[in-house]
Order: sequence, then C-alpha cells, then structure tokens
Amino acid sequence: MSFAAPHDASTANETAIREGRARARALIREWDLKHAYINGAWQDADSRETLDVIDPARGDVIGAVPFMRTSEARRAIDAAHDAFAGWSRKLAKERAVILRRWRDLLEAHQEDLAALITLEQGKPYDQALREVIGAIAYAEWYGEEAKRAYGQTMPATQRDRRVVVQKHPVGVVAAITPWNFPLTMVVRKCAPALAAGCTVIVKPAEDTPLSALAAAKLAEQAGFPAGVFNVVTGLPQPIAEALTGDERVRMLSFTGSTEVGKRLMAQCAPTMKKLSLELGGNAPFIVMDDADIDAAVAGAMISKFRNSGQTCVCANRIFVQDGVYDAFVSKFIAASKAQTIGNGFVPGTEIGPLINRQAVAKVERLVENARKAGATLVYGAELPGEGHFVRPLVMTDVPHDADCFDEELFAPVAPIYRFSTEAEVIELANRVRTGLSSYLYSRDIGRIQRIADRLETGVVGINDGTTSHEGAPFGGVKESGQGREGGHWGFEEYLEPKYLNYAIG
Ligand SMILES: NC(=O)C1=CN([C@@H]2O[C@H](COP(=O)(O)OP(=O)(O)OC[C@H]3O[C@@H](n4cnc5c(N)ncnc54)[C@H](OP(=O)(O)O)[C@@H]3O)[C@@H](O)[C@H]2O)C=CC1
Ligand SMILES: O=C(O)CCCC(=O)O
Repeated sequence: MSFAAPHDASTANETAIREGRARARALIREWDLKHAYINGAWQDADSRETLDVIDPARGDVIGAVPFMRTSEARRAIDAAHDAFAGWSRKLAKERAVILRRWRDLLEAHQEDLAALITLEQGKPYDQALREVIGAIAYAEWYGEEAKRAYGQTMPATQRDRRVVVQKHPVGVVAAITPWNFPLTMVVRKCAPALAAGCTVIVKPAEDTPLSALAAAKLAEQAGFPAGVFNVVTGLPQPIAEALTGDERVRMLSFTGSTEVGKRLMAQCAPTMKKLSLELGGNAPFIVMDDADIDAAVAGAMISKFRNSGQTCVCANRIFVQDGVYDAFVSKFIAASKAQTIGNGFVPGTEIGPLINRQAVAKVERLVENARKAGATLVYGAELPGEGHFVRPLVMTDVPHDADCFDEELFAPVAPIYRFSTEAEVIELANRVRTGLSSYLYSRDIGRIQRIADRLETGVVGINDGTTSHEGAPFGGVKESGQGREGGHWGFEEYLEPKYLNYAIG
C-alpha cells in the first residue's frame, strides 16, 4: 500500500517529508524500538510473531513490535507485583528524583519524539511537538506531586484517641492507552501512578506502540528499577483479559471508546479493581448571539480540526444561535477551505491523515447517513481524500436524529446546527449519553455561568477552543467515564486512604 498526501507533490515538500521520516526512523533504529519492555528487559513475543507499524500518511511499514498475548502479560504482572514492595517503600523524594530525570530526558529528546509521533500517528509535526511538551508537563507535575501525598489528622471523638489518615499507593496498575495521543496518554497515566508508588503495565494501541516504547527507553535511562514500568505490545483482548482478570492488578486506567471501556469495566468487576476511565466524548460547541464571532470561529477551528478531529474533546456538534448563524457558517467555511491538508512533516500542514482505514470508513458511514437524513454538505464534498486523508467537511441542516448527533465523528467533519433559545441549546447539548467536554462562546457573564452550570460535562471551555492543562481535573460524566486525570485529582486516583485510630491510653 502506498499513497501520496494532497500537497506532497512539490520537491520542497518531498525533502521535508524525507528528512522528517529519516529522523524518526533513525530513532527507531538507534533505540532499537522493536522489543517490548518487561521486568527491565527488552523482550520478544514468545511466539516470535511481530506486528507491523504503519505510517498512516504513506501506508508503508515503519517498524514492527512483538505480537504478545497472555503469557507475556502474566510475566509483566509478576514483574510489576514483585517490584511493588521496593518501589512503594522508596522515599517520595527518591521517586521524585527519578521522575524528574524522566521528564528531563523527554525534554532532551523532544524533537525526535515529535518526529516519531508524526511518523506513527500522522499528526502535523508542530502538534506532535505540543504533545511532547504536554507529556513533559505531566512528568514534571507528578514528579513534584510525589512529595505531596499528604495525609490528615482530625479531632478524635474521645480524649484518649488520635485519628490519622495516611495515603498508600493502590498497587499494580494496568494502563491501556489509545493511538490519538500515543505519548501523552502513557505519561499522563504512568507519571501519577509512579509518583504515588504504584508499578505499571502499559498496553499501548496497536497502531502506535513506538511512542510508548520510546517512553520506556527513557524510563529505563531515568533509573526506574526493573519491573516498575513495563510495556506489553500486541493483541488487545488476551492482554487485557490477563490484566483485568488477575487479582494482583489493583487498578485499570483506560482511555478509549465507551464500548471497550464498558467491556473492561465488566472484566474488572470480579476482582473489584479501582477504575479510571476516559471514554468517548461528543462535545457540544455553543455559539450564542452575543459571542465574538471571529473568536468563536477560531476556537471552533482548533476544537474541531486539531489532530484531524481525532481527540475525545473535539467539537462534535456545533450549535449556533439564529442571530449569528449565517455569519458564523460563512466564516467557518472560509476558514475550513483555507486548511492545509497533507503529510505532517510538511511545514504548514494543519490536517494530517486519519489513523487507519477503519476510521475513514466510520466517517464515510456517518456522513452518508447524515446526507440521506437531509444534511447539506457545504464544503469538502470530495470526501474521502486519498488514502487515509479526509478533507474538512462542513455539514448544515443536519437532523438531530442523524447518527453523527450521537456518535463521535473523530474526523475533520463539522456538523453545524441552528438553535433559537438558551433552554433549547442546553437540552440539545445534554441529549446524549456522554459528557466529557463542552464549549461555550458568549460575552454575557451571567449567561455563561447559567449555561455552564447546566451543561452535563466534566470540562467546559469558555471562549476558548482548547482546555489542556496538566494541573486541572480532566475527565467526564455519564458514559464518558469516571475518575480524573491531571492535578492532584489525577494523583489521588492512584492513592488509597488508610485511617488509623489510636488509643493512647
Ligand atoms: N477517549 C479517547 O481519547 C478515544 C476515543 N476513541 C473513540 O473510539 C472510536 C474507535 O477507536 P478505537 O481505536 O477503535 O478505540 P478502542 O477503544 O478500540 O481503542 C482504545 C484502546 O483500547 C484497546 N482495545 C481495543 N479493544 C480492546 C479489548 N477488547 N480489550 C482491551 N483493550 C482493547 C485498543 O487496543 P488496539 O489499538 O491494540 O486495538 C487501544 O489500546 C473512535 O472513533 C473514537 O470515537 C478512540 C480512541 C481514543
Ligand atoms: O483526546 C483525549 O483523550 C484528550 C485530549 C488531550 C488534549 O486536549 O490535549
């Protein structure tokens, strides 16, 4: 399979692509990113089988990783379980020093890591670099936070008693990560877990295992002891069944689809594991009559098209009030037309490929369904583009019973809906089973607070199309999951309080 991106053809662009790919491939070669990392050793699958990793922009094979199953996952659990006693008993400041080194190594290699992300995931290089900077921020935050696993004392109810609450690490943590942020998702889960004193087993997505292995390479250099940080690559189902079925694994942290999240939740029930689930979103992006329209268009462009529309916080339904509807739609279409699509290594690229063929098939299905239901395809009628590339598409007059009202598009496709009243848009925004992020554009502070209070989402972006912040609690309500990542909320997920009641008689 081989295909060219829409604007790859010029010589200058070909040179940029060749250089970017060479940089990432050199990293894969020099760091030998073809083995999984279990118990401080780089290991192959017991079967010796491997899984090809594909560049979604070109369709060629860029690497191969072990195709592991149950036995290797069990070895990782043994290792993480054995390492737990030593790691959890280290002084918090000793763990902080190692996390700091990990953070510094991520920073020292940020450009190589960004090239690797562009190569295996497809996002434009400047977005990949922002992803690495985000990963560094999480490693830094939780390195600092390691020292702040504060407990509490509280007044006793009897004179001869004392009450103390300590914080203890949960234990062995399994982290199953998605392909849309292949490095940040690993660090965002592992840094707080490791800071708390937990040991971890990461199962990265099949499409993007190389970034997770690169994170493991740097974790090894940072000095995490053997068994503390493990990465098992391969077939999701048997690996996940081994991880969720083993009573020694005490917590599952998962980011991915709601469907798989529910399945994993059920698998964790028999051993009653702690859960942190970041699942699908279906973000409403609301523009009120009094909004600054240019700012709203700029915010919608970022929220909709970042990572080619493949984030769980991407605007999935854009609601625009009657009075500004026509102005918003015409400016949004003009801005969409100006987007540059292509290989992420070409400077100026804003939209890269979708992750794989299934993602293209999913958006084709949702667009066709909307079209048949009466939607007007205003721009981007050539969808799909070549290979995994999908041109930006704006849809208006989309009926509320079209499938894309309920399902995540995960693509650069923007359905715009018209509404009249505040009450109407709140009802529409909340008329879905998920509740991760929402966005609201208005200049009336009372209206902003009124609407934000009633939006059933864990995050609300107000006059802003991005909400990423390592110190803030990121997570959703309803079927978007449970638990929070980021800040001290994300740290507490990996800690259990233990209450000591003293008789001092
Ligand atoms: N919240 C978010 O950030 C994300 C949301 N999504 C949503 O999900 C849709 C589908 O994307 P998709 O990649 O299929 O998402 P999945 O939920 O299938 O994949 C996410 C992770 O779960 C793993 N996984 C898949 N099946 C199982 C299983 N049976 N047991 C255990 N782990 C499993 C995947 O592994 P593997 O890759 O090896 O199959 C990957 O590591 C997207 O269109 C989007 O709507 C997807 C990704 C991220
Ligand atoms: O898609 C996600 O799961 C999280 C988005 C992270 C970000 O906003 O940078």
